[in-house]
Amino acid sequence: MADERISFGLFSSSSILFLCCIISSTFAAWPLPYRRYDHRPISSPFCQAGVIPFCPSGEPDNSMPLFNPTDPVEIYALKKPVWQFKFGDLLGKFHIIHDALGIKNVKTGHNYTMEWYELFQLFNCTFPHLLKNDTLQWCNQGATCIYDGIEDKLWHQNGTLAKVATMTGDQFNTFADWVLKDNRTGLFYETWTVESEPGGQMWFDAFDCASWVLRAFDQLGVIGAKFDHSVSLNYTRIHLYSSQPIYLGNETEIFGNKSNAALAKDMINFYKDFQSHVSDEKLVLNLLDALLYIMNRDKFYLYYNSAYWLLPMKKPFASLSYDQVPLPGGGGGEVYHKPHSVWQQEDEYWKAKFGKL
Ligand SMILES: CCCCCCCCCCCCCC(=O)OC[C@@H](O)COP(=O)(O)OC[C@@H](O)CO
Repeated sequence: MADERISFGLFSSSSILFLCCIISSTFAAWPLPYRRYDHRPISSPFCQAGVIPFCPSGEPDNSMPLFNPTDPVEIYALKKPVWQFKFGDLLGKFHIIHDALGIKNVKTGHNYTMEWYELFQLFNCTFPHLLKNDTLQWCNQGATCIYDGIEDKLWHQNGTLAKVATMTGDQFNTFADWVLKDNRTGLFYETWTVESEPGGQMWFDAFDCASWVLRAFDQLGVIGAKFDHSVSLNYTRIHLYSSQPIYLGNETEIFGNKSNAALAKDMINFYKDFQSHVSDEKLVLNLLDALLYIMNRDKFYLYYNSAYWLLPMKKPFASLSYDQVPLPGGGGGEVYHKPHSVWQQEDEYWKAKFGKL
């Protein structure tokens, strides 16, 4: 009797856990909210920048310039093909575009470039490294970089340098506060936008250079920047299409639990086809090769919010888009876009200070 009680106990607890996984992924609020953290972890020494170091001429960590409150300030949208420094306009032809902001203090003449991107390059944020002990190592942090000057030629030659807004120095200083808070909490790059079908239910939203600019524009709108709505801007997304994602667990739950050995093995097999240890020249081909490879897969293991999800892939499997997103406060009257990621404890602050969200 006792054995039956124990076996029943084991059966019931594992089935309850399995049911919880199914229920939680069935009734999750989609798109799954991007997880924010209260501090940035030190990256593994295994992770190396590779092609270019992150933010080589940037302001000191977690610091922002501050302006005189009455200084007039101009905001510019900056766009250029990803990896233009190595491949020129090649990726621009696929509309694979990097986004950034230019800040001009009209009174002092101080200019700054601000951008959010990977600490260790795009491929390292899209796929993990497969280590010798058959575990996976992610090098997927992203961060904000702000540095002196705006290299007009760099952005003009194959991309965009367009004035989009004006604001005061006081408003810029409030924006600077947001930039630092956003940088301390939004830590991990997410390449993929995952949806049920083109234009369908979004399961996971990307968190990349483009989404940072869109979040920044939202906050500049909240703070009171005046946008020029005659400027039309498009943004790159790479999409995966799947049925509802299935939650698999975090690193420890999958790779540290013998009962998940088959799943861990299958994930290793999946990721070993997406290893980027190739020369930089081959990297673009590797990326595009990987994209083509994905087109014929019926499943995809996604890493989101530091946990793994199974995507039951479906046609058209993947696509690239370059769609227009209006600037805040435009499009016929004061229709306001709630900021993409105003986190809870900030709501009251913003409401008190700006009376809206
Ligand atoms: C199979 C997977 C990939 C398929 C093809 C790639 C699709 C990429 C879609 C996302 C767009 C990426 C936009 C972005 O986040 O860019 C950030 C960074 O990769 C840009 O790097 P960069 O070297 O071109 O520019 C950084 C430079 O401005 C730093 O000062």
